[in-house]
Amino acid sequence: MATDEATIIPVTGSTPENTYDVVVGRGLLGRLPAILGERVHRVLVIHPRALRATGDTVRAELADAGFTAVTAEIPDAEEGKHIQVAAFCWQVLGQNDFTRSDAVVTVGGGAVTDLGGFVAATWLRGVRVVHLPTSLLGMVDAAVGGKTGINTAEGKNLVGAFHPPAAVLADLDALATLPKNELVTGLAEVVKCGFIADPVILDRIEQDTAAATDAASPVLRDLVERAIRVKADVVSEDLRDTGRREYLNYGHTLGHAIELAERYSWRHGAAVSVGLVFAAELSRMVGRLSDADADRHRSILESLGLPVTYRRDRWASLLDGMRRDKKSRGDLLRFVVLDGIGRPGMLEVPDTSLLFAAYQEIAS
Ligand SMILES: NC(=O)c1ccc[n+]([C@@H]2O[C@H](COP(=O)([O-])OP(=O)(O)OC[C@H]3O[C@@H](n4cnc5c(N)ncnc54)[C@H](O)[C@@H]3O)[C@@H](O)[C@H]2O)c1
Ligand SMILES: O=C(O)C(=O)C[C@@H](O)[C@H](O)[C@H](O)COP(=O)(O)O
Ligand SMILES: [Zn+2]
Repeated sequence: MATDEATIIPVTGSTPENTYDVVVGRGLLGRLPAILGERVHRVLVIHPRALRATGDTVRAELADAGFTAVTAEIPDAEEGKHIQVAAFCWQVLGQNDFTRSDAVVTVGGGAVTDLGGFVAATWLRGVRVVHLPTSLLGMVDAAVGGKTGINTAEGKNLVGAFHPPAAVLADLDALATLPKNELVTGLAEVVKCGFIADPVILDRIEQDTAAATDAASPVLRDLVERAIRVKADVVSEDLRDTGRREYLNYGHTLGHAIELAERYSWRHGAAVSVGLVFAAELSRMVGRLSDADADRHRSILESLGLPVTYRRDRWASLLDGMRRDKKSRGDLLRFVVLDGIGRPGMLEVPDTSLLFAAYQEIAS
């Protein structure tokens, strides 16, 4: 079980640029100046309107440490993952003469780390970025691994770049103000890590769901660290999504299609929750997953209060959305499935009638 001290989880890529630490703990902001280092003069702090006070605290810390710190306040949640918001940030960087030795710091949930990471990846073709995730989902998933991006009218994360951060500071104190429903949607990604790699995650949640949803509990900290270790292990080996990293997309093929169908009014984790149950049903239907393991998806997600069904009448638009998934190859849809808990694999689906049949199991 985790302690009060900071835990360092390394991501060990093939180059120094892909190698960095994810620090989990409390009161971590004081570490930021040293991480940025003496080469950095200017820092752009990107935060959403909803986290203005936190953004101001970060800017003040940087100013006290001698950096020229400016902020870019962006729209909240998925509204921030938009090309116009990236253009606004590029404008702020340009107007403040940011050079290649300057840096971006993101403060917010996964939407902010995705957008801010994309801005850092594209400004002057790449400047340093440090993520300070403030949501559970940001800590366990979005801030780690270097996938950055924005949405387009056609789908989720369709434009982006791989741009690993210089560090991630996952300060658990930030979770004190995170609304419960946001914490719970973040747990969908933690559950995903349980099913694809670390079944202890599932046991812990089943043993004490109340503690798993309590931001202050050691159980939640243990879950955070376990999920980060799963992700760090995978992205250390496969930054660019050419192999094992695809397994982190378990539940996302349908999940992203639901987000698009709902015009991004659903939280990512809620859509992934439905997508996980769908992927489990698919795995069961093709004989790769037992009934008990497939049913466990529904029961654990339901016990957390996450959605496990979706509208029957939306199938056609969901199929349309799923075709644009990044795992597709030409007309061939590809899904992450399970051959057992902790044993992910791929399923190529040339015939969509199988998908329709699996969808009937989650349609409401
Ligand atoms: N790049 C990746 O590898 C990756 C992985 C998973 C998810 N994502 C992306 O992450 C996004 C979802 O992230 P999310 O669930 O954090 O959503 P989010 O960023 O939209 O944040 C959810 C809400 O919580 C608020 N919030 C965040 N921290 C808070 C705090 N400490 N106190 C109070 N309010 C707070 C935000 O302002 C927002 O209203 C999606 O866009 C998803 O595609 C990316
Ligand atoms: O890091 C990854 O790789 C993942 O698939 C993690 C997902 O939880 C995350 O939502 C990611 O942004 C999805 O990536 P995409 O390539 O399907 O857009
Ligand atoms: Zn995700």
